[in-house]
Amino acid sequence: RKLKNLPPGPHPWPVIGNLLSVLSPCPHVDLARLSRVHGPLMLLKFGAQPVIVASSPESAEQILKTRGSAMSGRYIPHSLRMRDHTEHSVVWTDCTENWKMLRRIARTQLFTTKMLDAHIRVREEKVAEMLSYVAGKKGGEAVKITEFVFGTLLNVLGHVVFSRDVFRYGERGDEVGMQRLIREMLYIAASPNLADFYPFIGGLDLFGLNRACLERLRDVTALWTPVVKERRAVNDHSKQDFLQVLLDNDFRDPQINAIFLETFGPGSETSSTTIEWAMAELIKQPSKMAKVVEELDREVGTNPLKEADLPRLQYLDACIKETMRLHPAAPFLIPHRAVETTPVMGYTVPKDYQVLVNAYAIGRDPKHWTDPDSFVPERFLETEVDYNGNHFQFIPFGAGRRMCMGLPLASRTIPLILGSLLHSFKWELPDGMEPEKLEMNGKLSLTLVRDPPLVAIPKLRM
Ligand code: HEM
Repeated sequence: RKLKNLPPGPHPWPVIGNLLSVLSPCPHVDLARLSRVHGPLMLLKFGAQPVIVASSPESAEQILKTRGSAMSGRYIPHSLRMRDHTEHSVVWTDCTENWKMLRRIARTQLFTTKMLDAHIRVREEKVAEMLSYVAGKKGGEAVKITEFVFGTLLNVLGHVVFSRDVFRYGERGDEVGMQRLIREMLYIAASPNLADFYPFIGGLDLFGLNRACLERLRDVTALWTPVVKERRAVNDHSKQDFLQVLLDNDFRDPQINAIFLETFGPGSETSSTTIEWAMAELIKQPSKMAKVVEELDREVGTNPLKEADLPRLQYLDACIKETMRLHPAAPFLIPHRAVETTPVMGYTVPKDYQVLVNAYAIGRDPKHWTDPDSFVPERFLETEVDYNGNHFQFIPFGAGRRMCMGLPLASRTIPLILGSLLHSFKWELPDGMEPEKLEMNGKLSLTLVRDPPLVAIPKLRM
């Protein structure tokens, strides 16, 4: 280690290395704890795979910005190594010419204000449908928040992508269609895979995880193939959606499939889990809930919440930021990889080492946040700190060249859905549970989800 000037880290055991630290349900918490002993830049071994972990705003800035180009590769989990897909992927390729072209199109044509504004009305309609679904529940019936929020997000994304719904209320969300396929893919991709720990067995797909992902990919692609075919055939240019932009730019089917999957996949689960955590935090603290509801009543009155109202809802915005600080949907961002050997904070990070940035540890770093483990939305009313990638103590969307592409959409849909659920309903816990008894346990699947999921009883307010 001394010879190569590698970062410090816990002693790796023979064969398993430091695997025990990552096989727990909350590796982000375990690695945050280890970083207090070994420092903000650590080296661990997940089996035979060396992994660098950055756990402070300073080390994150080095990885994502100062040395951003050298650290911009991706480590692709073996279960997701699907040749036809990864070749056209934005999420999983290194910063190739193709990736640059896709990001440019996303920035200049897909996630633009004009494109997002074109769908305001339809987003508001999708949220209204969600509210009527919840209002239609029998009095006193408890609902699982993610089930219908995830479906609503898929419909919002469905309209942005190809102007169609992809989810029907009333179907059990975890059993049908795109919701099931995307969830299963995320679940399989997040399952511990020996091939990631011992790369020399990678090609064998011993537990069939790669095959299982490929099957889901084929099934989910089949859901939109007829829509793409029909649009190509009619040659109708009236629609303002991603599909039209991609067809106008001569994209081929495999490229379209990759972009659709990487809109529905990262776009739904991350936003849905953020809304669920925010509701749980607010239900647990009735005084904060009262403040956010008071703001909604004052600014929106008895009308349905509109996107145009959002800039006035500063406390709601602060609640969402505080939720993302405490429960970042992607606590390790998406795994990076060093594409060349690079000096970082006085150490050497060798080429091809996997690099994780622990956004969870950073959001709770006591050097940068007072009372870091408490839910205090007020702190975001008094600071300029934002999730735009310029403040490394708060990076739920990442920062630098691989920063989240969907932020402009997420920053509209999350407050619209959360605000509407809080404005229209009063939420109570089942079986008369006291709010302060609500547990705030999470587990890391591909995203940081609540465990168990939040179940609550809606009571109509207006
Ligand atoms: C709460 C909502 C969301 C959160 C917290 C989130 C978070 C993130 C994070 C942490 C990254 C990786 C940054 C890195 O590795 O350096 C990322 C990348 C990405 N996100 Fe999001 N995201 C959200 C919503 C969305 C939405 C709505 C979409 C699309 C509709 C989206 C599409 C993407 C894509 C395509 C990438 C890959 C970018 C690249 O590798 O170049 N995300 N997101």
